Amino acid sequence: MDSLASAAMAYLYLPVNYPTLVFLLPTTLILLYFLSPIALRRIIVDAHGNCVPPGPGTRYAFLRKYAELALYSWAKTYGPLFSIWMGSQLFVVVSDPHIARELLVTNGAIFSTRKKYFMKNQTILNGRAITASEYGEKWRQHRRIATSVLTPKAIQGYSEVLDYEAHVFIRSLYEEMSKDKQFAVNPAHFSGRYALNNMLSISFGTRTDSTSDPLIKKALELAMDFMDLTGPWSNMVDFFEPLQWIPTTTRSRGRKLHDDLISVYGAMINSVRARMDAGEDVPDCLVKTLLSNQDKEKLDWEDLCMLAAVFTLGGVHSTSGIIQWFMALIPSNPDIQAKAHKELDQVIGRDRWPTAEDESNLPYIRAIIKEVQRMHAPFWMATPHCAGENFTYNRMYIPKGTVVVLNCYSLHHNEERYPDSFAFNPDRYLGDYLSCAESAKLANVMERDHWTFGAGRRICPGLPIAEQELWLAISRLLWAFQFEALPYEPISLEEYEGLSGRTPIPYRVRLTPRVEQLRDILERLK
Ligand code: HEM
Repeated sequence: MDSLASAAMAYLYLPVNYPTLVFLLPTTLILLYFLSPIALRRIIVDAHGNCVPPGPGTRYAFLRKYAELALYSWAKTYGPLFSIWMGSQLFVVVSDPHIARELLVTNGAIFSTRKKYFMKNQTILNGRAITASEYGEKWRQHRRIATSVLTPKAIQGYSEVLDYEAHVFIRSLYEEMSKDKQFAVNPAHFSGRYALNNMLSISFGTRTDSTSDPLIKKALELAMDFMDLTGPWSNMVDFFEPLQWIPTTTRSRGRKLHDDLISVYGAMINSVRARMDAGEDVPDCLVKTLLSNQDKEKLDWEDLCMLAAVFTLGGVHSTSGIIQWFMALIPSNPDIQAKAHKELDQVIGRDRWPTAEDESNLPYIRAIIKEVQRMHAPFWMATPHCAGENFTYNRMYIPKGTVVVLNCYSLHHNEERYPDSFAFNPDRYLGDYLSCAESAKLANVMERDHWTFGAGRRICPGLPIAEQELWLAISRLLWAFQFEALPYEPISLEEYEGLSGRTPIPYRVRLTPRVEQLRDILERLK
């Protein structure tokens, strides 16, 4: 021991080690000086001494799969408004309905812009497509044009198309399951085609005739790639600027996706233009509106392509995802299924299936759809907003440029609003007669149904059409079939695919026709 102590003393006091120490100490300090800004959280304080909201002490490079679980746990540790550093970018995460309303709705003029994400907003969308536009004139103009094709009157105009596509959807599932001895299907392709055909009608006044159409495959691939590359914190390149200057596979994927969107959707726009030039009666749709107003609105080619692309693929993946989550959930909830069938038999009977007009008379089916959206929102972090100005909330400072994330996972598991929140329980929505759009406007935010479509001035403009699509698909699926899981093929409700828009891991489900008249109804379709 003595010899150890004297060796240590000798080490410390030996003159030969002094230069080493003189070198090591400043080097360590310099390293710490340069590393701490990329490794440790930075505390920013406003002129009145208010700090940024609390949060983890270290910085992150990215958060990939299941990021919502990290947010859920941080919200429990740091509170309903916490902050997190991702490289050089500060994020503020909102996990409480009152704060969400206060920031995104009441102070919507401040919290409605978007961060210029390198991948999504600069490389892939080039600041366009509504979703990537900064809050301002261009965003207002594009959103106005887009919502002009989504007014209640315009949606009424699509009602026949939506009804028809829901019919094709059920029929294609029926035909597919008839090919399999077990009556088993993987619904992904069918729900994808249903949502895509609806969006193709609304965007281009067209549809695909066959499930094997290469356009379906291409459009679904582009949608998947888009969702994978544009998560709010999936790419390190978004938060470490030097990575943006060097060639990386992520950057190449982003550039390729940009080019693919222009070429695939550009070709479809040109085909609508050719039909219009030839004097054909092109149905009212987004692209017809865009082309008719291109000069007046001063829209360039990329504006047209990106608007049409994101409108279409944004509406496909999300709507199809919710239908897939519904079909994944229902087999493990036989009581809920039986209750839904009872309501359908009592209200609709078996000689016809539900239509858009039946919605208000089928409260339990409506409740199921709302509960699926709560349990399985496709975007757990919505699309992040960004602070356009400095703001202080409840003595917590949110500097201009902070990205504001709506933590839908925590909001949807708020025990005060949704008791036993991890249980699939449609009953919680019985007595809620409002549409999602109406619910989002409620003064009492604790009565709002869910946050699946975002909040404030950027709330999803496609909400009314998505609701209509979900209603027709899910009410008819329930009316037509009995759902069962296959033995030895468990369906995972925890795992999922996609870094932004989530869809279930591929699964198969057994469908058995529940109603004798189904075949006759399906055959009535031309
Ligand atoms: C179930 C289906 C859908 C879900 C869950 C969904 C969800 C969302 C969410 C969470 C946002 C971000 C809102 C925010 O920033 O606060 C959004 C924005 C958007 N959605 Fe949807 N959406 C769906 C369907 C659609 C459809 C069918 C369309 C087109 C008809 C569409 C077009 C858009 C556009 C253009 C934006 C950008 C809005 C903006 O930045 O101002 N979505 N959507």
